[in-house]
Amino acid sequence: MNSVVVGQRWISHNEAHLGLGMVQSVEGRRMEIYFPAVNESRHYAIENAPVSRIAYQAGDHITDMDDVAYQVVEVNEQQGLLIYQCEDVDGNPHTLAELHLNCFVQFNAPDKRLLNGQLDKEDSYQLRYDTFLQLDRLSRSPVSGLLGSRVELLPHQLYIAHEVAKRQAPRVLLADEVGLGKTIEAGMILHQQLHTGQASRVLILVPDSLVHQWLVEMLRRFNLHFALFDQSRFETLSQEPDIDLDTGKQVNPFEMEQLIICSFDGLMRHPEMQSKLKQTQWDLLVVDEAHHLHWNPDDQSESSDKEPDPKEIDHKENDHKESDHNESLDITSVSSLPTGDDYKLVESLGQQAAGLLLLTATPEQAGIESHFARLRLLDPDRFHDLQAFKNEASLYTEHQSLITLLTSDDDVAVADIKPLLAELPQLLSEIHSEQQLTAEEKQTILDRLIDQHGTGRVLFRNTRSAMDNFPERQLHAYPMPCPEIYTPDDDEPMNIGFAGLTPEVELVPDVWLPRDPRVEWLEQKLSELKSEKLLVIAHHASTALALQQYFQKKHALRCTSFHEGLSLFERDRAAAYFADREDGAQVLFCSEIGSEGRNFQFAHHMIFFDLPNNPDLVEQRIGRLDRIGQTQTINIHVPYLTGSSQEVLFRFYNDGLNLFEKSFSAGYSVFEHYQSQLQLCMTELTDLPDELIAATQQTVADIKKQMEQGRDRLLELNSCRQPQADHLVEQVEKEEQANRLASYFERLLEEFGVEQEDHSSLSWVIRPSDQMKHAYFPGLKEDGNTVTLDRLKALSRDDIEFLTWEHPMVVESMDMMVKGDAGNAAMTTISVKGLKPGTLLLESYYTLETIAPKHLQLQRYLSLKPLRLLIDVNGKDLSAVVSHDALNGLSQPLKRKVGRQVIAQMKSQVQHVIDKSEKHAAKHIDDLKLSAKSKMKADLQAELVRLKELQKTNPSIREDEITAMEQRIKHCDYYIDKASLQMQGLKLVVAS
Ligand SMILES: Nc1ncnc2c1ncn2[C@@H]1O[C@H](COP(=O)(O)OP(=O)(O)OP(=O)(O)O)[C@@H](O)[C@H]1O
Repeated sequence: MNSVVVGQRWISHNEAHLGLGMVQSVEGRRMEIYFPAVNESRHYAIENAPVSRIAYQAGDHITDMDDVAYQVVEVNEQQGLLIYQCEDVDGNPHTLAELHLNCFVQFNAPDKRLLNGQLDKEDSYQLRYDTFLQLDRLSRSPVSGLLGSRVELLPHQLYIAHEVAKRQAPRVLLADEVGLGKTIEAGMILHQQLHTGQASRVLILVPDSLVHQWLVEMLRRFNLHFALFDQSRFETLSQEPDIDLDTGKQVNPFEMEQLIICSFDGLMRHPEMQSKLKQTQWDLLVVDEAHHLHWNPDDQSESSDKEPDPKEIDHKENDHKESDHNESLDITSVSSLPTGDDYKLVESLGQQAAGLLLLTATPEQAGIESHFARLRLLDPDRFHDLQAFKNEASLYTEHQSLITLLTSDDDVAVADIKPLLAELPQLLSEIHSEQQLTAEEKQTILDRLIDQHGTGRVLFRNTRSAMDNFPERQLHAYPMPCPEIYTPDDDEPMNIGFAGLTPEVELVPDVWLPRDPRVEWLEQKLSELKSEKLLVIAHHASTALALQQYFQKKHALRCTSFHEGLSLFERDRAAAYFADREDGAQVLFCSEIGSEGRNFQFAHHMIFFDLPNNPDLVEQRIGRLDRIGQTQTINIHVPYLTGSSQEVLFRFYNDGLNLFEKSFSAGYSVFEHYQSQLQLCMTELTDLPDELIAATQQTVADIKKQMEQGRDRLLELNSCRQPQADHLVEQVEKEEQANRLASYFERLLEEFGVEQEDHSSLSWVIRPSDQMKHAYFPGLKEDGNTVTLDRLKALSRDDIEFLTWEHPMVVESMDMMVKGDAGNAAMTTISVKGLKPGTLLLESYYTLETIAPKHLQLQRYLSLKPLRLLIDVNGKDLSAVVSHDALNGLSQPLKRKVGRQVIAQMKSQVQHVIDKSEKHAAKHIDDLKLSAKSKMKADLQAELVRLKELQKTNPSIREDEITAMEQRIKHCDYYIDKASLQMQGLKLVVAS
């Protein structure tokens, strides 16, 4: 490679869309190239960089920064930089340094290749043309970004993903009930945002115990390769840092990867990691299990950006661990806990990140304050006043009758609806009928109501009740006498209050294991259910561990344990051992941490060795089995000690809340309501009064009714509007086109010389071959890959890769096809009556191209559909007379050697017909730009108007969303104006 000098102009082979770059700095064996067209820089090792220097020669056409065109007359070099002596269109001389060349240029040159006789095979030519057609279809698809996930197509998930992902920098709370697929929804949103270029840097923060599961889900289901950042990786990167060539400073380790998963617990233990993280910028921040974030309205004034004091952290770290650990034991203190450092950290990172996704199945687990706290992270301007929020929340119940009417299948009289709109006069204008509302009017009013629903736009919550196909839950209760060990004569009784739920922790295992009747009962149950997998959950790690050791030793039971005392790796190993169907553990003994986020739906029996003192944790525990993918009735076994607080709480949960057999998401608020009476009975070991049970049942019934009709009904409608959701599933199925992808992909493999062997229907084994066109084919492994296009097969066979139009292998190879020059110049003969032998025709096709930042998604408006022309030597356009397919049918192959000879003889005629073709194409450019602009405006302007309209009544529309949309329209307009026609392929046709 010649010497690299600052100011030289280079292009990237892999990323042609970056335009013409400029060497920005050279340091040792590395260089930085800045690409002004997209305002991005890249660092390369000089030796093997996939870039080339651009040096024009006399005769070439070039343009300067202001788009003025010149022809090069002579080229000189000064200190490693090229100086072009050129002429403008009027023949005036100009000197243009390479530094001033236009950055908006691309380097596909089918005309040059054709004239030089570099002819491609007909198949390559057709494949290239078809690739443009496919890319055009995919980029305009309303479900673009949602095709590539290895998931069952579930309407509620697709609906949320589609709604959220189409937003610029989405900030939402994904709060579906336990096990309905929040991780999957988040993955779909990430995939869509990354695929369409809306986001490129993503940080996911998850509890320790879920790090591995997230890594695997992101990779397996969405082909997203996240890097795991734990303490040891952070420290290694900090010790061997990359140096920024510009500043000479160490590169922040969090800047070294684009997609990072980080253990939240680990992060909280490491002040330096936190401080480095706060210096980075993210397009999207995802926080799982966000209900752990504590916020106290009374310490709002504390600065979230304050650097943590390491001593304070050490101290608070213990608090944090404690509070997590004890959360369910001391629920009364949750709302009085100080705002957690974890909350402050998310607040600080969330302010810097453009988008924020918070995930929790139990948004109101610790009351409305903590729910508000999370909404506040999403949009602090909107959610700044807790009292106003509380008032607003109660307002929605007032629209119950209106919502009931609008969602009923019955006819609705205008006279009935108008009085209900008295408080919402702006919606009256939607009614045009005189007698009965039409179906459209009903829908429009409902839509507007939902749009204006304050939390509706930021909060998505699907519930089981709104879905079919969830398995039954069956409770098996086992009362047994409380043993004397828990009621010693000479000491305080251990069977009372919240402590009485787990009395065994006060004793050593050797004492309680042989005497606690739950253990003996468990022995029987395990032998009864020998052929079943069993998940046993105990609140404390010490209990889970003691049980595991006891059963392993005494019964040689195939079992393992999962608790906070294990390392991340050990926990994953335990979960995998339990999941193994053939040689795995029969029983997993799990502490409370196992009740969060993990997927154990392959088991159908679970044992509550004790009861948690928070009803949301009951739901969390059951949610390990009661989740998507569960195929059988879930058996919930609950042993409890009579004459202890366990009996009291069991009765409250079962008789009062009916918590075991039916999912009930508002359990915590009812629990909180009756907590003092309940606590009294648990402490004094008195029976729960029947009136209390009856009152609890009534409260539950009232809340359920309210949820069905009021606020939650709106929320539910917003979270999944059924007709649209079903339509999305249909659209994905339609766009998926596995058969079409199969035949297209086979041609692509052929083109790149990749070997393929049939595996089963719609599935192949593909391998590198000696005929490979390039050494590289995206994602191809040395010993081959087994791939399928069949979604069902992919869902049941983890070992097979699921290929879709959005799989990286397909996306990248299509990109290689259109960015390279393969197939862009061909020649053929036709023999048609009336066409004189020797007559020349030229088929050409163009696309409107501009070099613009990817996040603008201009491809949605600049159609990739080729503008096709068929021109004869007189410049007549025959494209309407002979279509591309018809021409194809008439074409006969021509030996390339012969083709080259013909072109050499007829070079000036060929040049002439190319020029004619260019002139014809140029006539279309204004129309194409106009159509691109009108498509863009119809889309974005309409969304802007909608946002502005909504903002008048819905304060959750943020001002920056509106500004961002206005900017986006302005930028799109600018880049469409910059667009030029790019010749993408030429086929010379000679009549014989
Ligand atoms: N569309 C889908 N296709 C196939 N499997 C799915 C789909 N959606 C969810 N699952 C599976 O269902 C289980 C639950 O999904 P997920 O973990 O996303 O739920 P969640 O709402 O995040 O659960 P939790 O509330 O426990 O955190 C997982 O095993 C997931 O892989």
